[in-house]
Amino acid sequence: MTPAPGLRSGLLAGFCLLAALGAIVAGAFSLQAGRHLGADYSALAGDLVRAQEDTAELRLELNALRNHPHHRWHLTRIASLVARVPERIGTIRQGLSRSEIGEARYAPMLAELSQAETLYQRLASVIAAPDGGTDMDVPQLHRLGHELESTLAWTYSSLLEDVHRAAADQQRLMKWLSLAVVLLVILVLLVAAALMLALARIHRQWRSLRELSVTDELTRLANRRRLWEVAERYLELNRRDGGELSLLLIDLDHFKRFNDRYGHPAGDAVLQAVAAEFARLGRESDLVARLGGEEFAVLMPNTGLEGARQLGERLREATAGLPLPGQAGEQRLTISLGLATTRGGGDTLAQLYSRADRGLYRAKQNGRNRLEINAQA
Ligand SMILES: Nc1nc2c(ncn2[C@@H]2O[C@H](COP(=O)(O)OP(=O)(O)OP(=O)(O)O)[C@@H](O)[C@H]2O)c(=O)[nH]1
Repeated sequence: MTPAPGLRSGLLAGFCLLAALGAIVAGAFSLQAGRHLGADYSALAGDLVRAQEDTAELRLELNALRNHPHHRWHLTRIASLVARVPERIGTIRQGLSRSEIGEARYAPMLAELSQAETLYQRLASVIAAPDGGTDMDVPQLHRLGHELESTLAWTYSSLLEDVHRAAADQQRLMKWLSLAVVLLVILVLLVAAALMLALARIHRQWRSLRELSVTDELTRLANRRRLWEVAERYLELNRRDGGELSLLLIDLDHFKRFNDRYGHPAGDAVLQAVAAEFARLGRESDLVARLGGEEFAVLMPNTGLEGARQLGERLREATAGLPLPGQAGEQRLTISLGLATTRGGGDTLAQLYSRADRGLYRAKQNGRNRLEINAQA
């Protein structure tokens, strides 16, 4: 079971993606909210203002007609302004029904508008006198005109007030909603960040546990399990690329004497010193492991018999000259080594190991402090 590669960068990328999405959602929402608000009420308010302008003009024209009854163009202008009334009322009714203002709020104004429509019809019939206006009942026109104008003026200004109030209410509401969305997005991001941190932490712990499970506690070298895993991988690779793999098994000579003479802790210190020396002399690509007790191994990928033998000899000579720590300082230590090589993954790991082990056995039999080779069977 190997950890997913780049999990941490994956988590970071995931968080950045979430943050970007959150920012886009919050921004889009605020923009939409603002736009929606402006569009709905500004259209209705515009209609009301235009209608108010007509009403104001109607009042002026009615007054002008009173002062100059012979100026017929006032009559024409009044007729044209009155003719616009139904269309204005219709547009405003539509705007109101599309808006978010509750119907109960503008119901009294609708009643006033209906009354205005009745007045309009009566006024329109006065204006549409059959003989070009000479027979027109002008006092009636004045009375109805002013009544219509004042009804409309009151209704439009009440409606405009309502629209402004509703727009302000909605703006306030949308502000709060936008704030809530932004807070929610921040909260989600914080939760996501906390989750990711927790995951990264678990991943780190998992990795250090895994590292511990394949590390030798005393020497910090790889342990037998790690050697096995790595060797299996190399053999698999060699089956494809035909490369070579060498294995050195190393056993300290007469190590029991160190323990017996200087005690177990001193023996431990010797094991650590030897392990450090092996690690120092091996190449970057070599895997130095402690198999247990006073047994070590070096796994050498892409290394043939001769290269591996040279490293083995270097280790042997270096160990023989290694100053030992503590009370064992006066003593010298030697090692015995067994070497086996395989090409193209031709051996199983057990076969490779067994051949190296036979080499080690021979080295012990032949007097120790030596390296014996067991070439490919
Ligand atoms: N200090 C210490 N000693 C250990 C450890 N593991 C194994 N040993 C000792 O290593 C010694 C191995 O002894 P033997 O198997 O008789 O081998 P040897 O004395 O090295 O003799 P040859 O291998 O035949 O040369 C024993 O005394 C074990 O107690 C360890 O972790 N620390």
